[in-house]
Amino acid sequence: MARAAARPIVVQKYGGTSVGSAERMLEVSNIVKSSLDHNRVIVVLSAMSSTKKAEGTTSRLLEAAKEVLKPNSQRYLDIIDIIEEGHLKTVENAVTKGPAYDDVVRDVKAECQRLRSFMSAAEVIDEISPRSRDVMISTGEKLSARIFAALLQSQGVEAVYVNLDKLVEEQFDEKAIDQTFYDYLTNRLTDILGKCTDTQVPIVTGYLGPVPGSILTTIGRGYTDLTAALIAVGVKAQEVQIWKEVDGIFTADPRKAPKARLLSSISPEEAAELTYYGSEVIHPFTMEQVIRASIPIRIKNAFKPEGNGTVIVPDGWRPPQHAESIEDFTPGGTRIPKPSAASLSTPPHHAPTSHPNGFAEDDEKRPTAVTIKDNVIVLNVHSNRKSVSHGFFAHIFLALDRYGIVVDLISTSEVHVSMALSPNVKEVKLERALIELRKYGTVDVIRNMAILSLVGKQMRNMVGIAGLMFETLAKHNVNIEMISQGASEINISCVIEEESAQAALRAIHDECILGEYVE
Ligand SMILES: Nc1ncnc2c1ncn2[C@@H]1O[C@H](COP(=O)(O)OP(=O)(O)O)[C@@H](O)[C@H]1O
Ligand SMILES: N[C@@H](CC(=O)OP(=O)(O)O)C(=O)O
Repeated sequence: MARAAARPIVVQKYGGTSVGSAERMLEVSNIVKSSLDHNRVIVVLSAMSSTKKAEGTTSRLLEAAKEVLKPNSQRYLDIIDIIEEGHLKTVENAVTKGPAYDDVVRDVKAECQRLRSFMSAAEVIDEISPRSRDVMISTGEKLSARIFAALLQSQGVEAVYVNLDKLVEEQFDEKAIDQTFYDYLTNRLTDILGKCTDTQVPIVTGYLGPVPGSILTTIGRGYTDLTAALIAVGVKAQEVQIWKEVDGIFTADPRKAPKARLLSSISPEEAAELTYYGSEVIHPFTMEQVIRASIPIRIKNAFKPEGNGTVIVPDGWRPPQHAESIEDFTPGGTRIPKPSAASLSTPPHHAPTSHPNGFAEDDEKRPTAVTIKDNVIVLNVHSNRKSVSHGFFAHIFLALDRYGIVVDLISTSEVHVSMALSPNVKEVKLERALIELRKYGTVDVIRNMAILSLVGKQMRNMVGIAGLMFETLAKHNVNIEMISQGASEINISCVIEEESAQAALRAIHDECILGEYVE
């Protein structure tokens, strides 16, 4: 037991598509089992998504929740039937027949029946509160984690299903969700996981309980990354691994920029900027939690486990004693030689090869990555000069706050303010906000815009990078509506028309990041 206790802990979070079918779950079980040779492993699961997230279980549950409130529609029951059928089919194809199989079939049916009763009750009272919607979506993670635990049990692994739906036991003010709340969650997770023995493998629901104000508004989709991060902090894990369907973080979205390169490592600040401005590879709240505890996050591809992935390395992070640098560090606790293709078959044992700051040595003078955020609306407000400037700004932001409108970028002069609004602004709320804003000046509304952001830690010290960025855009005839530099030293952003966004991304990527600049 003493030897087992010394094994470093790795928290592995698997996204919905990574566990979206029996075949996928079986492949993930191989990754987990090979990790157990060197680590204690805590698995965090998202709800199953057979193809993409938009068609996954969580999305179906949200659709069912909407159907509940439609008069004379029982379609929500059909959706639950489809969810139940899909999960039972996964059980049939993934779990070996025996006691674990029988138990999980019973539990899947019981969970779906609970959901039917819960939704029927909501139909009767004709109301779904944010909290009850949270309870509904929790079914997705409960089903996937329960099935995966059974699968491992049927293969002889001592897996334990851990349901976090009662994680939050105290009352918190939804307006004051801050670090105190996250520390509370971390402590609760430490208590719950502390009950598992060293030989057990906890299979944890990525749903982390009814969060004040609702998990979807307070944290948002993709919340399971945050659960994994909080667990990692609580159990002092050596690494958090986020297993997805992409090799890691690239210099640009690989679907949009064909020449995009995989980054072997990146700083949390850069990763946070990229996630916020459109490259949402991991949930933006994840970084802050693990940075505080100085735990690296590794993003890996569950479809190609042999890859090294991208490591988000906290500032000031020092490799554990056994490793002299990030190149030597692997969570297995042993120093391993540079991998050959054959040795890469044990997934968590890999050795990143580039510089820990995210740049290969000869790329130090280049930005790290470029990203695009679509569906942006720009508001230009010109003051009518009936109030002094501080009053002008105060009125503008109070009006936006009243309607829950989030501003992503801002650029100002004393009597003028341009704001790029975060996507998915509700039209009704925008209309109401505009009525108020027009009291303070004339307002232009420009739709179908995109934010283009060039991100890089080294940009703090780079002279001429903004010049190069805007010159490149000019050369490609991209019209710039608004520029913002300085709020974050590691990000230069501008707003452009959505229809030129892809071409602009490619041009900036190839010329400013890869250095393929031509006069
Ligand atoms: N810089 C980037 N590096 C890697 N992926 C990126 C980047 N920017 C955007 N993406 C996109 O983010 C997605 C994240 O992967 P995936 O796991 O498929 O998403 P989801 O969690 O939404 O199901 C990929 O499809 C990828 O195209
Ligand atoms: N299942 C949830 C939470 C989540 O984290 O998803 P994923 O791991 O697939 O990003 C969602 O669809 O939002």
